[in-house]
Amino acid sequence: MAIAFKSPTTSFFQLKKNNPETHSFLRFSSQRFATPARRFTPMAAISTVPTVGLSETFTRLKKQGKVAFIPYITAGDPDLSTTAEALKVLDSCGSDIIELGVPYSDPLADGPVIQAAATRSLARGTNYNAIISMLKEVIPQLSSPIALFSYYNPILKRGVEQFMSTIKDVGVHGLVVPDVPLEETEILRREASKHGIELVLLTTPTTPTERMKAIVEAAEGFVYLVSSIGVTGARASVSDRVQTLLQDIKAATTKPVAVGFGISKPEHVKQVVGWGADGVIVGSAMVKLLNEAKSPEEGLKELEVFTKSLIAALD
Ligand SMILES: O=P(O)(O)OC[C@@H](O)[C@@H](O)c1c[nH]c2ccccc12
Repeated sequence: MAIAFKSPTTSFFQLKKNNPETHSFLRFSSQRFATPARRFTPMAAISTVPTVGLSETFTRLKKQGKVAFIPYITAGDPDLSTTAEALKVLDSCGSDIIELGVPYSDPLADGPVIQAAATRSLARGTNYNAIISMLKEVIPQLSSPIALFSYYNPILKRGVEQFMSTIKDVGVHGLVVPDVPLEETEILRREASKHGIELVLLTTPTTPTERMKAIVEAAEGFVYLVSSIGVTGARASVSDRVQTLLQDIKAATTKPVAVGFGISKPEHVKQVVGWGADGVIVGSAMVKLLNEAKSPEEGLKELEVFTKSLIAALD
């Protein structure tokens, strides 16, 4: 059933009521992220170039006349060891920023693909502490900054300050929280900036202009332009309204603007780049591929090929 939901920093998403079964998976077991078969080796010692934040990444790309590629995957799907490997694959293929989703039982802004990924991840026992331990080990091996994606509830559960301090300690650079209205982002913004975390804010096609201006004014790292109303998920085409929306946002700010929602093919990437986006975000298509692969290893191989095909479309 679709319900109208007063969205975060934005206006309205058309949201699907989440499957109540997902709630039963909110079990915070103590399962560790590393499965014996695929334990990844501690490699902090071979740490690559120190990563810079989201805004600095966009500044560098702009100087090079490039657009940022920003993949999204859900942590713990199919398992945290594979997530760790997937982060490395996405990084080495040339992604510029990686958005990593913290699985949540009631992911209101997500379509079926990411909802199911979160459900599977929680059912496996993925929890916040295990995600943090995984990131602590993997981030030093990455050259692209991580933007953590989380609904507000898991953040509140930890305490906003504690949450920011922990993610900062493990090297996260940015944060995307889709379900906090602009008016209520004050605490998040204060704590994020205290810890040097860039808080990305979202605007949608139904966000009134004045509100969009307030959102872009407060956004850090980049402005997330949600390309269409509704929930996340691959779509046949990207609405050409995005072109006008991009122009409107760019008239209001010099901050970089990345477009997400429904982008799943090289053609979509080309289109959005042609309309002047500074970044392109692809989520559900990545998550689907990892889930449908015959094995995690196959999934990682397919992820590499797919990511390269999308990055090639940026030029
Ligand atoms: O899955 P898509 O349609 O490619 O959209 C990007 C998206 O996955 C990622 O940014 C995201 C995942 N869940 C969200 C919820 C709200 C806004 C954004 C997101």
